Amino acid sequence: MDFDAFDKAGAPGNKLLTAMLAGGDDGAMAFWTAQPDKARKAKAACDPRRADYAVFDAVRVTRGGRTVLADLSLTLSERRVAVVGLNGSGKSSFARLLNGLLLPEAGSVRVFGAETRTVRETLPRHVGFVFQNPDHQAIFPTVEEEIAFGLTQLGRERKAARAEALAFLEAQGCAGLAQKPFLDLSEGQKQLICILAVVVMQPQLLVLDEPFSSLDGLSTRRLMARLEALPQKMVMISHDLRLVQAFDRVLWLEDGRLRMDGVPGEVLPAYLADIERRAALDDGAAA
Ligand SMILES: Nc1ncnc2c1ncn2[C@@H]1O[C@H](COP(=O)(O)OP(=O)(O)OP(=O)(O)O)[C@@H](O)[C@H]1O
Repeated sequence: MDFDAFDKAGAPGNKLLTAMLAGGDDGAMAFWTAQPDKARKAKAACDPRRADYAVFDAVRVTRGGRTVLADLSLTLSERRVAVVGLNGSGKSSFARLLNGLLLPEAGSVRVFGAETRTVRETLPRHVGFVFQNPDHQAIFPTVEEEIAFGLTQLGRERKAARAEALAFLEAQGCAGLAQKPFLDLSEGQKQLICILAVVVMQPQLLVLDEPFSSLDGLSTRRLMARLEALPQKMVMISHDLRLVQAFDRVLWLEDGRLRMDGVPGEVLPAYLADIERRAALDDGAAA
């Protein structure tokens, strides 16, 4: 792929960035195309050394005219934070607030000390976002180009970026995938490459929206082990509660509100008990 095509007045990038700023799901890929020249010049106001990397203050988010997050106030400083909740409870919306893909309608979200609405262009350098669906994230034909693109966003020259991408893939044991078309990868390989494409940029915070949604149990365990070995702080949405048992903190969202917030040993059994209670009510209604 010709990287120039992406730099010419941000041709496809502008369209995607506009979609991202509109807050729609169509803007998912725009994370990767946030106008590199501008991003390089912009003065970053984030302080990635801050221990409290995210501060939500009375946040309300509206999507499609409906309030999907309400009265959310919390501070994140733990290395591994899990977000759980039923479908539609607001988990993805919460994750998107962390890298400025969504902005609150009321209240504020500060990430590494900066309000996200003021650092939207530079935030992706500090917050790597892995989408639930790899096809929403990857935009380049080959694996090597996908990895290299993130490095050009950090200011590397293209040739250097491609060489670095190859070396990185080799170090990750993925040299054999480098020249493969992204679309020819298995779902597990796609998920892995999407995670690596974010990790190569060395963001201080990784936000993962159900990164294992289409993986078998073994691939999930292997990818999780890779993630666990990373030094980055991590916020991960997961429906697989076994994966987050060893996390430092669990946020349980329900109908856009924080139902419970604590250590896995307290929150996960309560969440599971609630699921059982609801299922029993369903069974009772069906009988
Ligand atoms: N682009 C959008 N436009 C309008 N409403 C949206 C949009 N995206 C999400 N919503 C609504 O926001 C609410 C929360 O959605 P969100 O994706 O944050 O939930 P979730 O907990 O991540 O769900 P899931 O577990 O199914 O992925 C849902 O009611 C959903 O219908």
